[in-house]
Amino acid sequence: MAHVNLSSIQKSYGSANVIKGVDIEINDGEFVVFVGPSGCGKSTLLRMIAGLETISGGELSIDGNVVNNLEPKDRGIAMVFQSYAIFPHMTVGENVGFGLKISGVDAKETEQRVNEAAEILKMKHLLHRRPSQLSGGQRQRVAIGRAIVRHPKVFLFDEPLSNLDASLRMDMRMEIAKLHKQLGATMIYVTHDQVEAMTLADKIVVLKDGLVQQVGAPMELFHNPANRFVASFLGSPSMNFIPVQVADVKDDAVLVESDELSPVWIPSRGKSYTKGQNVELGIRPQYIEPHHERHANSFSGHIVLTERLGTETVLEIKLLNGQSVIACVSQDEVFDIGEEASLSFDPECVHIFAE
Ligand SMILES: Nc1ncnc2c1ncn2[C@@H]1O[C@H](COP(=O)(O)OP(=O)(O)OP(=O)(O)O)[C@@H](O)[C@H]1O
Repeated sequence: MAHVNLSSIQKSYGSANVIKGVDIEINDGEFVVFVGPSGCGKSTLLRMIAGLETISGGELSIDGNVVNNLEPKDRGIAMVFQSYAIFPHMTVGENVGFGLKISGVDAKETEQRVNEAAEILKMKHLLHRRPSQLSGGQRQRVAIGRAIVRHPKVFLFDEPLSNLDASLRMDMRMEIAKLHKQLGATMIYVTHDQVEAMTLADKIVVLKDGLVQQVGAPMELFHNPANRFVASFLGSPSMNFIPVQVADVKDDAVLVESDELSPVWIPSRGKSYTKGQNVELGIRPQYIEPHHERHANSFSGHIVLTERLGTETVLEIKLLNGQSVIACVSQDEVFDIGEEASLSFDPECVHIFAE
């Protein structure tokens, strides 16, 4: 296990500044997920921790030792790549033990560690197969096995599940979560998939344009997003953003209204607003309640799409101003396409974002 600290970390390629001063503290045994849209710099950050990219500024330390200039092999880390990077001409066992062999670990110890990893990953029966005889999920296990045998202080995963189909992704996600529990190791995981981030992480780091937007436990970020970007990135379907105007303010609440919404007080959660200010209400689809009859403090619209997913139904409702709003309702609630609906919400579950 290891403690990893990133302090004012920067990365430039020529004049392009792609990591712009990042501070992250990763505790012993923590599962930390870097998440963000394509190009936000999450892989670059991970590769700097691995030692595969130089660090342009700031300090990276593992267990209190600055490792900025240490070779990858001397950092006590092991990385699992999206591409698996396994050798087709070697058996699974040889692939898993390859890193140990080239580091000079003797054959007996290598065999013991390969068996130990195979046990953990439940792939003892695969050790003599060639990679071409394996499924995608099994290949990913080989890549993880290769990391396990090195007994690293820190595991680094770079989008390890991107090449797998949806159901296999879910299985492997659970496997990785179990592996973390079993090994208790520090793990840093990069993904652009917010579901992976929400389900795997002890701590999520949301990145955008080379800057940290927010760091916190998954549910903390879900319920208290620091800004509109974090709010829109986490949660599925995404949060709805509905433009309104501030009609009045008091100490702990703000009165908002629009052409489609009669005035309603919303908690201001320590932020200050001014009368007449244009803001957006952020309401998650799960907190929007559609009604067949007209309802107080609600938006009106008509249903344009219904998607039955089994236990819940996703509705798309077009408001009178033409904006689309998504609501998730229970399977028992039936709305027809074209039907008028009144959308109410609990003011306690609403976020306000200044434009
Ligand atoms: N070798 C390089 N030279 C110049 N620019 C680079 C280089 N590698 C990455 N970049 C740029 O750095 C930024 C961050 O890239 P990075 O691969 O870290 O993003 P990412 O968040 O991992 O994206 P993705 O999810 O698409 O992999 C991007 O704008 C990318 O174009």
